[in-house]
Amino acid sequence: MTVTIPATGTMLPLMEEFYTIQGEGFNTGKAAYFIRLGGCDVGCPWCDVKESWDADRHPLTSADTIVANAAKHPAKAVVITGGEPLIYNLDYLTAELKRNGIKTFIETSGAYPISGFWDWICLSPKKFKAPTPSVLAVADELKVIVFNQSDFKWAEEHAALVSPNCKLYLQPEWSKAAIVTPMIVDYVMQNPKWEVSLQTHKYLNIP
Ligand SMILES: C[S@@+](CC[C@H](N)C(=O)[O-])C[C@H]1O[C@@H](n2cnc3c(N)ncnc32)[C@H](O)[C@@H]1O
Ligand SMILES: Nc1nc2[nH]cc(C(=O)O)c2c(=O)[nH]1
Ligand code: SF4
Ligand SMILES: [Mg+2]
Repeated sequence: MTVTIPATGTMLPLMEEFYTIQGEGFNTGKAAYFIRLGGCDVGCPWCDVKESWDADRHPLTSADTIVANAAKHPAKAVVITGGEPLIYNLDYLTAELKRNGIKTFIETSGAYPISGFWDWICLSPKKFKAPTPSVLAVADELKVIVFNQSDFKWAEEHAALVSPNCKLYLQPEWSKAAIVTPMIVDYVMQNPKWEVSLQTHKYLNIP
């Protein structure tokens, strides 16, 4: 059975929510409440959260409840991730978070147009479904996953599409980390506009 999700964004399929440390990118090391929405059709073969893909497997949850849960935690910052969170209209959820004094960060592939009100946008574009111009234009951080050598050229092509002040990160694909991390280290030393991003939560054994 396919569940109809209201276009207003007042109810969202919630896979999980957890309080942890941002493990990746510019905000690495900062405490935040993670909200993982279900549903993604981008289909990255190496996705580390494939359980998120089918939205119907995750309960429709009121955005007000999500905000109330987030507000209980000491760090007044949330990371909205998924799945692909921009499948949904995030205007209501993010407006309510901000009204409650909570900063809003997103992790997105950019495959759907931007919605919501954001303090930080991390765009991690994918070959499998191209990012939309609306997300490329507003990204604060471009985080390219490196699976093999060809991804460096692809990363440069996307760096040319974001704003000049967008931060640039290369992050090893987890299963290939032993091979690609040394390649990223060399690349960043030769091309210092890029920085290394690691999935530090996986080394710390935290969610
Ligand atoms: C699971 S995704 C969810 C958000 C959104 N769908 C996206 O891809 O940006 C969260 C972050 O994890 C990254 N990621 C997913 N699988 C990974 C893997 N196997 N190795 C490294 N990073 C991965 C994604 O590129 C993204 O930056
Ligand atoms: N600690 C931690 N940091 C993260 N940064 C991005 C994540 C994600 O899955 O979106 C993630 C995650 O799953 N855990
Ligand atoms: S876009 Fe994100 S959630 Fe979707 S398959 Fe790729 S890494 Fe996984
Ligand atoms: Mg993750």
